[in-house]
Amino acid sequence: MSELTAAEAADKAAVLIEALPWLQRFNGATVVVKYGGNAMIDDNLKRAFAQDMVFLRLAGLHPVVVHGGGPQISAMLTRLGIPGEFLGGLRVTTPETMDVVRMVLVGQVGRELVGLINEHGPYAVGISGEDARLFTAERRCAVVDGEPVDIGLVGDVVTVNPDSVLDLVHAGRIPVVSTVAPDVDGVVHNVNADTAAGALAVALRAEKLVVLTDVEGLYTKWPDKSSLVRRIAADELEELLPGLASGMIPKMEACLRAVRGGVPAAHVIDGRLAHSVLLEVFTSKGVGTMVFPDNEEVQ
Ligand SMILES: Nc1ncnc2c1ncn2[C@@H]1O[C@H](COP(=O)(O)OP(=O)(O)O)[C@@H](O)[C@H]1O
Ligand SMILES: CC(=O)N[C@@H](CCC(=O)OP(=O)(O)O)C(=O)O
Repeated sequence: MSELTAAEAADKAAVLIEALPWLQRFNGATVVVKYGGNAMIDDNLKRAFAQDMVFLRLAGLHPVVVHGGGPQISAMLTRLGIPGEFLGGLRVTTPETMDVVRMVLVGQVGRELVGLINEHGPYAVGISGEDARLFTAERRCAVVDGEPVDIGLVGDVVTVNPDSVLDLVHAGRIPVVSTVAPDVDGVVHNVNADTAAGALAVALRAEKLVVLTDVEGLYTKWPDKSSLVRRIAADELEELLPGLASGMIPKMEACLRAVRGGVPAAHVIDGRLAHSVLLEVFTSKGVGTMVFPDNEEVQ
C-alpha cells in the first residue's frame, strides 16, 4: 500500500474527525431507518445500505430498519397475473393481493436485507408487524378527489407494542421490520411502510427517523429542482401536505407523525446516493430534507 500524501492524510483525518461530535451526540440513540422500494433496486446500493446499518451499530447507535417493497410486490403480482392498482397512493388490497404482499415483504424483501446485513456478522433479525403484536392495524380508506374510497385490506397502525424490537436492540441485534399488521381480530392488513416507520419511531422514542427514497428530498414545487427544502418545521410542512403529489404524502405524513410524537428530527434523504445514511448522521451539513418540531431549531 502506498503512503498517503500529507494533503490526502489531512483530508481523511478531517472526514473522520467531523464525525466526532455526532458520535458523541448519538451514542446509544435509536435511529429508525425506512428503506424504500425504489431506493432498493440497485445491488451496490443495497450492499452500501447494509454496510451503513452495521456501521451505525458498531458506532454505538441502535439502528432499526423498516423496509418497503412496493416495486417488488408489483413485479410479483405481474408474474402471477394478478391485476393491481393504487388509489390515493395506496395499493388496493384484495385477500389474494394480501397473500402476495405478505409473501414478498416478509419472505423475500425482508430476508434479502437480513442476509446482506449478516454478511458482516450476526446482527440482523427479521420481524413482521404480526410478531409479538408489534403493530395493530385499523382498516383505512384512500381519499380520492376528497372522497373516501374502500381499498380493501389496507390498514393504518393504531397501536405499537415495541417490546419485541427492544428485546432485539438490547441484545445488540439490528431488527429488520416488515410492515404487514393484524387488526384486533387478527386479520392481516397491508400497511404503507412509511406510515409504519413513523409510528415505530414514536413508540421507540427514537432520536431520528430517516426515510430513504429516490429523490434528493422534499420539493415545494415538484418537479422544480430549485425548490428543494433543506429544513422545514412541522407546522409549515402540515400546510404544504395537501398540495403534495402521492409518493411524497405518506413520507411527509410519517415525518410529521414522528416529530409531533416526540422524535427530535425526521429526514427524507436520497437513497440513490451510496452511504447517504452515514452522510446524514455523521456530517454537519447532513443530506436531504430535515423536519423538526415547531419552535425548535435543531442542528
Ligand atoms: N413534492 C415532492 N418532492 C419530492 N418528490 C415528490 C414530490 N411529490 C411527488 N414526489 C414523488 O415521490 C416519489 C417518492 O415516493 P415513492 O415512489 O413512493 O418512493 P419509495 O418507493 O422510495 O417509497 C419521488 O420519486 C417523486 O416522484
Ligand atoms: C398500502 C400500501 O400501499 N402498501 C405498500 C407496502 C409496501 C411499501 O410501502 O413499499 P414502498 O416503501 O417501497 O413504497 C404496497 O403494497 O406497496
